[in-house]
Formats: sequence, structure tokens, C-alpha cells
Amino acid sequence: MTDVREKGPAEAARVGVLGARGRMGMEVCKAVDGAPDLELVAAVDQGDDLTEVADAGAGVVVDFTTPDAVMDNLRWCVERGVHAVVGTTGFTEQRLDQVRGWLADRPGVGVVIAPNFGIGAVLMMQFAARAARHFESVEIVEQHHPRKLDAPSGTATHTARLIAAARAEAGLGPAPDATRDEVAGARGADIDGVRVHAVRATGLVAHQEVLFGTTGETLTIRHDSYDRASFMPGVLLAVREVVRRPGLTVGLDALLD
Ligand SMILES: NC(=O)C1=CN([C@@H]2O[C@H](COP(=O)(O)OP(=O)(O)OC[C@H]3O[C@@H](n4cnc5c(N)ncnc54)[C@H](O)[C@@H]3O)[C@@H](O)[C@H]2O)C=CC1
Ligand SMILES: O=C(O)C1=N[C@H](C(=O)O)C[C@H](O)C1
Repeated sequence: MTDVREKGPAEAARVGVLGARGRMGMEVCKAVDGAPDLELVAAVDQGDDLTEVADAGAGVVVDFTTPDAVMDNLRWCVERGVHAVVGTTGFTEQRLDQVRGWLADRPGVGVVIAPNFGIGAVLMMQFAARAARHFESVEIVEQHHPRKLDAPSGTATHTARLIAAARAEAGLGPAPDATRDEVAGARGADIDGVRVHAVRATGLVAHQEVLFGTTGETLTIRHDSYDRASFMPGVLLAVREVVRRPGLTVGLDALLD
């Protein structure tokens, strides 16, 4: 089995895309194709053989598939020394630990997993984490196109966890809420004590509001992706950086600093 660490930088710029016929995959193929320093060498979707990626000599794989498919894909990449950039959702702490376990056996391999590659979305999450300790109330409303398979979104889940950690560190208890759910789900999902509401509507792409409240004031932090092109600068940044970052990197934050 060829290991990417035995390959030169030219091979590391050879990119394979998994989920290539999906909404994000198609956009990634276009972006990689248009980047002068990168070469699209494999475009794979469900039913295709992953060995296409190895045969094409891809040094980096980008995965935008489904939460059901991504773990097998990622394991396949790590075992073959292929760096991976992953946008697919569904990463629990348990899944991240599993990836860390695979990487422990392949110390030169890099994996970047980001719930959102939009630069504005990354900043929105950072701003929300910063604001969290100053407000007793917080709720998240994520809004997406109706063909999205999962709810709540990976971005909303990640944001909720960041906010919950910041609230715990600041010694904040649960947000005040005397409401009784008359209909199941009326108050949204509870992620680490943060309420998350998922809206699906035709015309939307990917949007999120974080609403904070305290005595006499509210703060709303909102991000909108109107086009999947918004994710591409972040994806290309990760493709270029992942070869220099062995191990697991979660989120784009470290790559933007
Ligand atoms: N991190 C980020 O910035 C973003 C993440 N996403 C996430 O990316 C994922 C994909 O989103 P979309 O492109 O909208 O979905 P999509 O449903 O349009 O595309 C998924 C594609 O993966 C293919 N696929 C399924 N199993 C496969 C396998 N085993 N091997 C190869 N291909 C396989 C499907 O046939 C489909 O073409 C979702 O989890 C979504 O939440 C979406 C947008 C941005
Ligand atoms: O499915 C999508 O479209 C998106 N998925 C990601 C998520 O679940 O957070 C990122 C973005 O919101 C678009």
C-alpha cells in the first residue's frame, strides 16, 4: 500500500473528492479544478470503487458524503496514509476519538474535520462562544434547505457545545425557562442545555442565528450562506494545510489564526 508520506509535494496536491455528485461535492470538484496549485484526480460517489482514489495517486481526499458513509471512508484514507478534509456532519466526541485512534497508528497523516467551512460561520461560532458568559439566556435557530438529511445541523450542534462549555466555565446555570412543552418538540432540541431549533424551507441554503438575552437587552449573531461557493475558500485552505498538520484538527479556527 503506498503511503502519501513517501510521496512528494506534487502528489499531496492531487485531490480526490468523495460525494462528488452531491451538492457540495460538485462545488468542491469545481473549486479544486479551478485552483492552479491543485489537481482533481478522482471524483467518487456512492457505488464507485474507492480504489479509484488510490490508483489516481490522490494525496488528499475531501469528503462531503453522509454521516452513515463518512467513517468507513475516513478509516480507508487514514490506513492508506491519505490526508483527509471532512465536511460531512455527524461527528460526536465518540466518533472523533475513533479517528484519533486510527491516526495514532499513522502519525504523519492529517485529518481536518470542520462542521462549517464558511469563514463567516467560523467567526459567528467564535463570537457566540465569546458572548455566552455574559447572557443568562441563549437559543440557536438554524435554517436550511429541505433536502438536508440531518437535524440539527452540525454547525448548530458545535455552536451549542461551545456555548455550553463557556457557560459552564463562567459558572452559569441553566437558562431560565418556566415553559411546559404542550406539544413535544415545541421548545426545540436540548444540546448540552442549549435549545436548538431547526427550520427547513425551500429557498434557504444554510443560515444560523444565535439569540442571547439578559435583563433589558438581547444580542443576535447571525450568519447566512446564500451559495455553496461560500464554503470553498475554507475547503481549499484546509486542503492546502492538512498536509502540514498531522493528527486531528477539529474546526477551521486553528487554520485561520
Ligand atoms: N462542513 C461544511 O461546511 C458543510 C457540510 N455539509 C455537509 O456535507 C454533507 C453532504 O452535504 P450535501 O452535499 O448537501 O449532500 P448531498 O446529499 O447532495 O451529497 C452527498 C453525496 O454523497 C454521496 N455518497 C453517499 N455515500 C457515499 C459513499 N459511501 N461514498 C461516496 N459518496 C457517497 C451521495 O450519493 C451524494 O451524491 C452533509 O453531511 C452536510 O451536512 C454541507 C455543506 C457545508
Ligand atoms: O447540509 C448543509 O447544507 C450544511 N451542513 C452543515 C451543517 O450541518 O452544519 C454546514 C452548513 O450548515 C450547510
